Amino acid sequence: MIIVGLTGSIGMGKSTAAGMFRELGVPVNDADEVVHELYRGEAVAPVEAAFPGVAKDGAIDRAELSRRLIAAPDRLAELERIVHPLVRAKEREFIARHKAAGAPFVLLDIPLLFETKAEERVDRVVVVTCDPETQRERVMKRPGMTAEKFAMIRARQVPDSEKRARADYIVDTSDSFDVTRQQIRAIVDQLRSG
Ligand SMILES: CC(C)(COP(=O)(O)OP(=O)(O)OC[C@H]1O[C@@H](n2cnc3c(N)ncnc32)[C@H](O)[C@@H]1O)[C@@H](O)C(=O)NCCC(=O)NCCS
Ligand SMILES: Nc1ncnc2c1ncn2[C@@H]1O[C@H](COP(=O)(O)OP(=O)(O)OP(=O)(O)O)[C@@H](O)[C@H]1O
Repeated sequence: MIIVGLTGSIGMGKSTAAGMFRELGVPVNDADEVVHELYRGEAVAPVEAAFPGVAKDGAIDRAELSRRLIAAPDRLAELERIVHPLVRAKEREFIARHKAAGAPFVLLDIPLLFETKAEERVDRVVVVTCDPETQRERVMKRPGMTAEKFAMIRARQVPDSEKRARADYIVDTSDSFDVTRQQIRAIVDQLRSG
């Protein structure tokens, strides 16, 4: 089974691209989604222990956690040390499950693929990109997004140009959804034909 990693900087269209792979029948494991699930389950206790007061009604309040991190950006690494091993464990379960089911390939949507050396765990890398103006526009439109939060996240991410240089396949989302979908179909066809 081929393991394909999907990555891209914030707002580049990675989640949209992942959804298009899913529509074509590709099993997708979304690391951000896994984090959000963990914040309603296994990660609640350890994160609350490190950041007292961020749990509300048995789940981590991500807006509150974000505020704490913006006030103390160096603590993001500490949060990652708690969360990333739990994310890895979920990823291993996902791979084992689809391998057993005989899937020809799976897609791991990993925002920090290069940053966390997840590159070593995948056979191919797909990088989702768009022009920087489109990126800023998309990101700043999101509810709860601030220039500080955007800057904090960007500072932690490998630059888009470097990601593109390290990709096996590039999906450019600056154009329409249809153009994006065509690029993804071409990648899936190539992967299915081995
Ligand atoms: C900071 C938190 C609370 C913000 O939550 P919020 O719901 O507002 O945003 P969301 O999780 O949807 O992330 C928004 C964007 O930022 C990116 N991002 C999130 N965490 C990080 C990080 N540590 N480094 C770089 N980019 C990150 C995401 O991939 C996504 O593209 C949350 O992202 C978090 O707990 N991050 C730490 C866990 C982590 O490293 N996740 C990355 C994937 S494993
Ligand atoms: N051709 C396109 N391909 C992908 N996304 C597009 C396209 N045109 C517009 N968009 C829009 O761009 C926005 C950003 O996309 P998306 O949420 O997939 O980004 P992301 O890279 O997953 O972001 P994050 O890293 O923050 O999770 C969405 O609102 C999406 O609808």
